Amino acid sequence: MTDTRRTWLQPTSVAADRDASYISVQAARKTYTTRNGDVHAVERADFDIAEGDFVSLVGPSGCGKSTLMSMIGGLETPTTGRITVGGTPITAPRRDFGYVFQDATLLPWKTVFDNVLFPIRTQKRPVADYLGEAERLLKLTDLWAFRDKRPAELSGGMRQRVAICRGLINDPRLLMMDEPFSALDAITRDDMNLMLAQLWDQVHKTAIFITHSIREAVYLSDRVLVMNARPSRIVADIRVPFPRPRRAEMQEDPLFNEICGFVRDTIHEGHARRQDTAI
Ligand SMILES: Nc1ncnc2c1ncn2[C@@H]1O[C@H](COP(=O)(O)OP(=O)(O)OP(=O)(O)O)[C@@H](O)[C@H]1O
Repeated sequence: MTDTRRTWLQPTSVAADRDASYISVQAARKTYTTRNGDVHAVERADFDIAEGDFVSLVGPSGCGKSTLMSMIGGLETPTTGRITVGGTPITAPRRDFGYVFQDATLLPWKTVFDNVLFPIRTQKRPVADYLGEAERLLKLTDLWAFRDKRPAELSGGMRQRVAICRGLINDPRLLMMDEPFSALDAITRDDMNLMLAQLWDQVHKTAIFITHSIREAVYLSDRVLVMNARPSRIVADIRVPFPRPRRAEMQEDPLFNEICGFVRDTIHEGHARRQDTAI
């Protein structure tokens, strides 16, 4: 039965004391100046994220998802506005953030184990202190038997699992994942969703996740932020009302499908408006 009350749809509220929120994006805007004029990649973003939440960003291609995540991760600076994490303004990438991208970008000459430990070496931390954590993460992601393999000997899904372990090795306060599964086939992607949901039950990290798959976003997230293109803003904020641990059967639930349908319609409405404006 359709829940017309949509209690899972919330206003994109902000806390009274913005800096007290774990992540606080305060009127952040990003304009790129190009030879062909200004590109308003993010028109205005204003929201907070609580510690421990898994938050997905979805929206049409080019709506500014990666730019927004890059600003939170300190990889891009907002043109105006302010972003804080743990009360500290973000001005550069931080050692206590983890990053996972669409392409696993593993070092081909290093083993799985050494790839996972690579951030520890580059950050000049004592590797011996992290051997146990590398083992734990590789076991949680079913990669322990492959620890001595090189990336070329792994499947695409396995390489992304290594990249996720590498993103988690330094016990980051925040993990950012930009379309980590988009290059995988549908069956592998389903497996990766289950793996990531189970992993999250173990690691309990704050995460920001970008995907073009609405079902993936709703399945994995505590919260889904839907973005619109031009103006690039957040147009819906959904608190996914399913408990953890997440079960695969959740995807058969009518409420799950209703939320996915709402997200799809919201994205299409924004897209249609943009087409109208262009005419
Ligand atoms: N470095 C840059 N210089 C100029 N324009 C940029 C730059 N990075 C992104 N853009 C533009 O900003 C807009 C938002 O890009 P962004 O990559 O953030 O969108 P997205 O929603 O992540 O897209 P996709 O889903 O296709 O990955 C796009 O119009 C893009 O062309």
